[in-house]
Amino acid sequence: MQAPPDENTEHAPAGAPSRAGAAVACRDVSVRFGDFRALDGVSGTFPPGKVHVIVGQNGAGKTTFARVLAGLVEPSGGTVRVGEHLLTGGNVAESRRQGVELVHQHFALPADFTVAQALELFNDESRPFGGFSKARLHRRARTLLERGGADVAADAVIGRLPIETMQAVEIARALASGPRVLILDEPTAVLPPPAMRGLFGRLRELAAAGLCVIVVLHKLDEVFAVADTVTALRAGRLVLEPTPIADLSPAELSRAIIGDAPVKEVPSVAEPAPDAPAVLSTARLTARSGSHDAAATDVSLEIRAGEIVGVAGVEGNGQRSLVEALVGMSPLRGGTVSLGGADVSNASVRRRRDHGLRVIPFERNVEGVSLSSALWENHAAPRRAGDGPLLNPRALRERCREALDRWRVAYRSETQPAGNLSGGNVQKTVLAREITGDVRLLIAAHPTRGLDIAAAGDVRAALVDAAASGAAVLVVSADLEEMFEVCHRVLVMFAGRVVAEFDRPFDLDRVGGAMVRGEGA
Ligand SMILES: Nc1ncnc2c1ncn2[C@@H]1O[C@H](COP(=O)(O)OP(=O)(O)OP(=O)(O)O)[C@@H](O)[C@H]1O
Repeated sequence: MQAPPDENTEHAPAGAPSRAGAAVACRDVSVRFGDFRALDGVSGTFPPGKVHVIVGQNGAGKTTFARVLAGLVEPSGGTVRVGEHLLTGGNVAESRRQGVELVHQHFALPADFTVAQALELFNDESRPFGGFSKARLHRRARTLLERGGADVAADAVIGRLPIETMQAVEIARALASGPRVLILDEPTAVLPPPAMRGLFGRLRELAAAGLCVIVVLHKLDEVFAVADTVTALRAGRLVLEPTPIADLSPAELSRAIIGDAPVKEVPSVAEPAPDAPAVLSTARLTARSGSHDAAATDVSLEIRAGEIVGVAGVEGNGQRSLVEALVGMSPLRGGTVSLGGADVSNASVRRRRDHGLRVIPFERNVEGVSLSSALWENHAAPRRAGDGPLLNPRALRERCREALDRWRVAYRSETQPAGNLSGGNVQKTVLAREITGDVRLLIAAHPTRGLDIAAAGDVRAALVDAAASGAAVLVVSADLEEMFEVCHRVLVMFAGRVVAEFDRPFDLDRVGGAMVRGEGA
């Protein structure tokens, strides 16, 4: 399938694949995990030259479906054809040979490799004796990056790249072998809006060049922006076969995704009481910089009980560094933090939690949960004020079940490991644990990322409810419209500093301008 290795021969041209795209045809595909059916008799044909979007609630089976096509999950029944070829199933090498490439929800390139090294990891060409020279690796990487539309140097380190560039490198990696079918699992979950428009443009170009592009998405406006056809799954079953987007209204699509599940109205945001006390205040807080984030510098802010304050900014401008300093995950380099009037500048995370701090972290799979631990253990992990010295496991399990049910988490038993849940449901378990009655300060980083429309509505309503019950809330989000819906004020961070502050009614252009220019004109 590959050209013979030669100094002047590279892989199939990625932007214009040498192989024609192929249709993917599934018949009655089922997947079981134990006695649970993650997919149940799914059929559909996805012709080449189009962008096919797969939608469905958290846990509907979208990722499982993508993984079946990529050979990462073996179906328990049914067939998948790529072009004329019938896949044997559960064989990654075979799927790749047939030209199926998957860009995962969580990026797979090693963070401490350079771009050229990372791309080389997935190079199927046989190496000349003695391997490749660095110059040749870089030359090959540059070709792949150019063809994949990724604007980045071959010697840049993966872990230091902005998220959209990391994704562009992942796509360049997937395109390197000249695939016929390109699958992207929730590619927009991590992207700021301008990068999303670039991604959609790229996907449309690839479809126009003949590829069969299959994309998992959640947000309706994104679906309408990029799809040729839409397919909906619900609880593992096909509820909308591949249907031209032109034949669907937003209401029909929303019904296909969530069925009769109620979408909570976000309550209107009430003004905090005039004499509401400050819950969080910082004075000239200066933090450490993260691996790809500016250090929060000289940040002085105050959030009162009942107030929701948003932190906007292009990713990497200090938001993460600020949150880590507020939570106590990284020590301050200067300034102070106080919580409910108590100075917690040097306090541990645990002590800050005792003051009523709750956190929805940036990386839910790393900082939010232990994927190998049972759901009830994750739920019980942070002890609460009022928990006695001896905790009764049965009571803890019940507390966990109640919280998960309230958040409509799709789980089978509170004893299952968190790692068995779908991505959106992992996020919901963190929300179920952190957004509780005893919260005084809630710090929520991208709280609706990866959530379906019903769950995202639940979260927005819960943020507003938490404030209405007297909590102070800090929201970091790339989704300005979401922030405008729930926040009283929005701060903009640029190069680590708060450079602008806006009140309701918000003006998208002014906030967006401050994010890009670093000044609040
Ligand atoms: N390895 C596994 N073991 C057991 N159950 C699993 C496993 N992988 C997935 N599941 C279950 O299969 C169901 C479908 O999961 P999947 O990840 O495909 O959902 P999804 O539609 O992609 O959801 P999300 O929008 O939250 O990413 C979920 O209920 C999940 O808990």
